[in-house]
Amino acid sequence: MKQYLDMVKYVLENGIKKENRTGVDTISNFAYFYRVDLSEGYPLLTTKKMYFNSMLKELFWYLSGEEHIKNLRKDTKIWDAWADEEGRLETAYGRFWRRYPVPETHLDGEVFADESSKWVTRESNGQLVFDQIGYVIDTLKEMKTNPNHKNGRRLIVLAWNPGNAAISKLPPCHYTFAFNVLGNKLNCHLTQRSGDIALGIPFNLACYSLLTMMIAKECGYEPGEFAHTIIDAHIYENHIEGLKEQLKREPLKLSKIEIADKPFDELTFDDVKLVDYVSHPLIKFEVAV
Ligand SMILES: Nc1nc(=O)c2c([nH]1)NC[C@@H]1CN(c3ccc(C(=O)N[C@@H](CCC(=O)O)C(=O)O)cc3)CN21
Ligand SMILES: O=c1ccn([C@H]2C[C@H](O)[C@@H](COP(=O)(O)O)O2)c(=O)[nH]1
Repeated sequence: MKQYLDMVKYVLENGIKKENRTGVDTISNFAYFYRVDLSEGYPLLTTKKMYFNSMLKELFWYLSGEEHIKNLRKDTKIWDAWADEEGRLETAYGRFWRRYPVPETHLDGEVFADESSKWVTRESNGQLVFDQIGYVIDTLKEMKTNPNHKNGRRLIVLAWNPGNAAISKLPPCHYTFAFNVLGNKLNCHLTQRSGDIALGIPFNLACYSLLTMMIAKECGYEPGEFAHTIIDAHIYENHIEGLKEQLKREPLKLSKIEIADKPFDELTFDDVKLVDYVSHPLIKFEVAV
């Protein structure tokens, strides 16, 4: 994928050396932006072998809304370093995507959805929570018959919760995304505060592109573009050689995705098939914890 290789090249050439909490220094760039057209194929990197199955398990873990990795860690180790022995995490994307806490005490005049909303439920511990994915999907469906829907430019999912993020071991990196409809195309923009170009970004790109395709199918749109802003886009110093090796490789034809004909919330791992994926060999990168 040209856009990815351009980013690698740009950050290697223009990035500034920076220290960070991990002890492995990075070359960092401020606010990198790229976009890919999903009608050209599925943007799974071909210049190294990608672990599509790990990424797919991770996406279904987000969609499950689980706040822990007790199930995810049976299938992939990619989140193990940030959880405790019981699989508990201080922050989990899916918990906020699907079960964002809703306050029950309001200031005068302020509004919050309550249990009468179709996206709000009360959990067994008494907490009211909001399903942001459900809200986006239902609104996108309503927009098919009402293009002037009042929430048409408010299709936002937020994984950031300040009271959690300020003290968490690992607050969300890809912390908010927005959907946008143009014609019959569904576009998605992801904002990421911090992006590990060798390891995290290829997963994030593949994950959100697939999510956009799944939501487009569910709601009756064609997949449009995936656009990605990465605020601190960085290359860890011990990833430079592997990325330079990738730059020497010619990108191959993009793969495709087939999604089973099922309602979105019934889709599982086996319902998503990666078709015609060919890639250059694996490049091993060590993850900075
Ligand atoms: N430094 C750092 N980079 C990240 O990308 C990252 C974090 N930390 N912390 C939280 C999550 C975990 N993520 C990860 C963690 C590991 C891999 C990884 O090791 N990928 C390998 C092998 C994948 C596998 O074994 O399935 C790869 O080659 O892609 C990828 C994403 C993304 N995030
Ligand atoms: O989905 C993800 C999750 C994490 N990352 C990377 C970005 C950074 O290299 C680390 C997080 O460290 P912070 O000090 O909290 O920024 O993980 C990613 O690229 N994608």
